[in-house]
Amino acid sequence: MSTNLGSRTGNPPPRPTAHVHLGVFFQGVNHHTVWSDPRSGSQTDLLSFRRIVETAERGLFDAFFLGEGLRLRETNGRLHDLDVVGRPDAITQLAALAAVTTHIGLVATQNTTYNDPADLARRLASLDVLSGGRAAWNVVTTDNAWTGANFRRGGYLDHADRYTRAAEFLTAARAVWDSFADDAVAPSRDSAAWSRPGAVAPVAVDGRTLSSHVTPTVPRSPQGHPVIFQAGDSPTGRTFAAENADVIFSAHGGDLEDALTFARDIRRRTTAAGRPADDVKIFPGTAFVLGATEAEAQEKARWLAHEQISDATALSIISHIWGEDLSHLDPEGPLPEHDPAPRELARTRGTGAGQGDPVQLARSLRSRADERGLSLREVVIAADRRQGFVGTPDAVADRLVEFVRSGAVDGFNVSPWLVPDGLDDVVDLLVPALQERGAYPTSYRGTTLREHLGLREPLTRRADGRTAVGA
Ligand SMILES: Cc1cc2nc3c(=O)[nH]c(=O)nc-3n(C[C@H](O)[C@H](O)[C@H](O)COP(=O)(O)O)c2cc1C
Repeated sequence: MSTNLGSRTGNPPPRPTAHVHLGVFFQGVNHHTVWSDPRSGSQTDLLSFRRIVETAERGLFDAFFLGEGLRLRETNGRLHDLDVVGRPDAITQLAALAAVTTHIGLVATQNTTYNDPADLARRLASLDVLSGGRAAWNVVTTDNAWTGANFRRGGYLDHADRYTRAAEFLTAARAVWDSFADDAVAPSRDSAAWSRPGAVAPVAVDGRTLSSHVTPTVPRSPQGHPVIFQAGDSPTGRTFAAENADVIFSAHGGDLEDALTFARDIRRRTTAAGRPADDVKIFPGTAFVLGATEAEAQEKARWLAHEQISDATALSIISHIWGEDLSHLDPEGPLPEHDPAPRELARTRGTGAGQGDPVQLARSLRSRADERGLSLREVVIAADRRQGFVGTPDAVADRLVEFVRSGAVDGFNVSPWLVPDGLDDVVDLLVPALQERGAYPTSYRGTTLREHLGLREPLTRRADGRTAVGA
């Protein structure tokens, strides 16, 4: 199997040395983070996250990244048993973590469908200034009316309009961030001086989906703008990332061929948008399960998968796919014999454990269960496993370096499924293994997130003539 991206595409050849970038990622509402362990503490206790962000910073991670889930998941009116209730707002939580860290980047997922650009641009700029230039915004459009029902304006748009609004929203936010005069950068964290307003230009953005006239209030941070991440995998979503993002957060990090295909596609779209091919950094989500031996790592992965899928969660997932209340079934028994009603399953509605055609999904689960003699719960566990790289620190380090050297990814967003110690072995064992391979730094190279990621200046502030997003 060739993994040489360059020779196939005419892009630069694989990198002889590589820096494997790492970030921590916590999903929004989900059942994969194991909170049921008594050691996990509470999801509303800052200490649970403080411990993990401090571990990540000790391990020289680039970023601590929070997903967004604005509604608890339910199937037939029943909330999911393993979802945590009361997960705090990301920007608020990251502002608190900014006070106990000095280098690590702080990434907040925020959607463009239900927010307002003047308000969100101000809150993100505030996090950026208060953290000394460490903030990033993961731009999402959020793909379901079910979340939209939370919002007064009932603001669920169709797919194309969500991306039109996202582009107009980002244009407005960037205009707000750019509107302070160049000398009106916020004073540094250690500086005792206050800064005078200087020149501020009011911003007017009149688009198809929004009209915004704003006089900004927060000056620029040392990194210019918050870094822009993007998550959305459709062709429109990928083009939006190629035109606008510094980093794309993808779901293409499990299989090297798939990751390479994705990388080629993003590089092609980025070049078509008039940007250098490597201007968008690619960070898939993943997880690591490490053990002293391969067998120990596999055993730990099996244990973890069982912790992530309780009997009730397995039945919620099956009820979601079949579109009917199947909570009376025996989790140790077989799957239902009948097919679900044909319809379309959305990614983030309900369980998130299946999208697309439920009939196909049900049939593939049934044939997997029949082939391997699996019960209902066991087949859900097998289909839902999200363990990423499983093995010894040396074996996993070799794989990560292969992904980065081949040009498939720039780094990984790692979900530590166990709180608060799920990152300890990554930092104590995997990071040194990467350092031994010359693929990981031994200190932070700067103080801002833009510097950690090796990014150029914000798109709208470049001297190469780009003044408008998407131009
Ligand atoms: C890797 C990844 C992570 C995502 N994380 C979130 C999230 O935390 N919150 C959210 O509301 N949507 C999230 N989304 C969904 C996107 O907002 C988007 O609505 C969805 O992917 C549909 O757009 P698409 O058709 O372009 O993929 C994520 C999508 C991807 C691919």
